[in-house]
Amino acid sequence: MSTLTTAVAFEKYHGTGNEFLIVDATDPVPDRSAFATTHCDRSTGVGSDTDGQTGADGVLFLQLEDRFSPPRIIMTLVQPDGSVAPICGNGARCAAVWAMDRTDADSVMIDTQAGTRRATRVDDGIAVEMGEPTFAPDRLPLAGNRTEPLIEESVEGLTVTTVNTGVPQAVAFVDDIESVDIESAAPAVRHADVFPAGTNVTFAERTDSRREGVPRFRQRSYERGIEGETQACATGSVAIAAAASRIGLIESAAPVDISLPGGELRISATDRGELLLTGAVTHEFDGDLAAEGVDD
Ligand SMILES: N[C@H](CCC[C@H](N)C(=O)O)C(=O)O
Repeated sequence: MSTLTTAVAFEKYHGTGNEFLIVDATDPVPDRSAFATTHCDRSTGVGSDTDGQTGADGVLFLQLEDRFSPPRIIMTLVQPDGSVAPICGNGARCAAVWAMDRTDADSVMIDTQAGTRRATRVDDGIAVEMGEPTFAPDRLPLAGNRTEPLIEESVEGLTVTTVNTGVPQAVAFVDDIESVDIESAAPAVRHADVFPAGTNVTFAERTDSRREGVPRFRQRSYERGIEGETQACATGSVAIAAAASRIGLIESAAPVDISLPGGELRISATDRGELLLTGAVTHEFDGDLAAEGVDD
């Protein structure tokens, strides 16, 4: 039986190794979950001869509203398991470059399910205002009628501090991040009963500073919706800074430098005290995909 397929244009980007297919939200994709699951698959998804990678960490459906100044983007991130993530720090930087290339603007507003974020072009990439991290149990969310934040508590044998940086993050500070067996340690925490919406799990090791007076952490993250380790998770980087400051490891959540498998991120503070996340964006390649999320 032959299947009629509609081609949809995509552009592949990554932010510190966190890879996304960007699709214009006005293009007709009937089932976004099926589309993301098919094309993000790491063995059978979209491939390229240039970057050697198959698949992606999610699809960013972006709707550009360029009648506003600064231009706005409505961003929906559909993950490889078909779920929608409220926000993504690395994805927001990629979305910003996609919109800036179409509008000549150096600043855009990104409307996400976790709120609106401003992104600005800076010397070393894109800086995104990441909102106010919260430890509040109802915002994380945490199960039951819990009134106390979950700070340095054991969950499934791992001591974590939980914070919502637009998405839930459970942060574990460890002495040696290389020796963490993330595929064994993270899934039980990611699915623990105390997190009714699940959580991302981020590991952090304090390490030598590269800039005087700026604390630095190495990071590895296991992401909900991908159900595996990614090269970078920027909401996890913000979570490390917020959690480290909350438990007194560092004086303040900014400035902080973060080294990830996929590159470097910097956290600074805006004049208004909001955390600002800065990092690079790479446009990898473009192509067409079956809108129906089927390969044949
Ligand atoms: N990679 C993203 C976070 C995605 C979060 C998502 N995995 C979820 O909460 O379900 C980042 O750079 O911030």
